[in-house]
Amino acid sequence: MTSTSNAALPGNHSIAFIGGGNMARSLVGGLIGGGLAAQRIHVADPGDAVRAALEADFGVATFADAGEAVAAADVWVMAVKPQVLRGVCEGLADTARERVPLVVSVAAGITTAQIERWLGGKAAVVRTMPNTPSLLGAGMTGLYANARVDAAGRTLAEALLSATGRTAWIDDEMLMDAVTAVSGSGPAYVFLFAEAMEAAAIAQGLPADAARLMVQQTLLGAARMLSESGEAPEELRRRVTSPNGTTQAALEAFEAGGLRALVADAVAAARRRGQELSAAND
Ligand SMILES: NC(=O)C1=CN([C@@H]2O[C@H](COP(=O)(O)OP(=O)(O)OC[C@H]3O[C@@H](n4cnc5c(N)ncnc54)[C@H](O)[C@@H]3O)[C@@H](O)[C@H]2O)C=CC1
Ligand SMILES: O=C(O)[C@@H]1CCC=N1
Repeated sequence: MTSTSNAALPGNHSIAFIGGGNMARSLVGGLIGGGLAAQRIHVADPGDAVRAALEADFGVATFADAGEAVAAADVWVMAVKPQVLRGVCEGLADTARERVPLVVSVAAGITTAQIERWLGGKAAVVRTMPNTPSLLGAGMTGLYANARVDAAGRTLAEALLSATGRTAWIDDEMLMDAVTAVSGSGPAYVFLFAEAMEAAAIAQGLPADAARLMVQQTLLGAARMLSESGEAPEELRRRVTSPNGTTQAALEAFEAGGLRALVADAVAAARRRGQELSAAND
């Protein structure tokens, strides 16, 4: 595995996004924030309001029809739900056979072999799994490239996703569902924990606004220590935990409740769901 932070987008490529929802918006915002000219980005989405908002916010050209959006683009970013990706690809297969594009997919569960087949069998496909903190430039994306992707294609895909945060290449595609289960879905696990902590704070009598601020700032501070201190989570935890103190009492309750096994079960369930999405949408 290699991991990087932001890099400029190399070359003079035109990029078409198919699907203009949450993930496309964070990638478009990251690319434009990183200096990419809006004229080099086209977005296809059937939603009138989605298209109007993308045009107003980023100055990109938008299209109701995916075929029009990809007409001048050599990089196609597939940012639709897994359930509609097959239909989208099959609608673009004739174009993909004529002018083989670099395809970058963010769809959970869908394999490079499926996308290659649906596009007519020749496409170079990079399967990626970003997450919503991409919106803030604090995203995490795992990437896997099929055998048709050359070194320039890998560099380009990595630069594209680096516009929204950190990236890590994965060598075994089977592990992409595990990436989805850890960093793709992971922000939701943290938000659930935040909800539970807020509810617990209110149950202990704290005012709701104070409870929210305490939880937000505690998670932010802890996340910054995790990422900036260079120390393992075990060590950071040990330093908060005075012998026989308050933290120890709380941690014993978490361990007694089986928190570690519960997290392992949750991640395994997300991975299984990724595998099911692949089979169900083939
Ligand atoms: N939301 C998340 O945290 C993450 C989502 N993903 C993946 O990103 C993909 C997109 O998810 P979101 O952006 O969250 O969904 P979203 O629902 O916000 O966006 C999907 C967009 O696709 C559009 N669309 C539907 N049919 C279309 C078609 N035929 N042609 C063009 N556009 C079409 C919809 O109008 C919608 O705006 C999914 O495959 C998901 O698995 C990946 C990583 C994280
Ligand atoms: O829940 C999902 O299926 C998508 C993939 C990762 C995050 N959201």
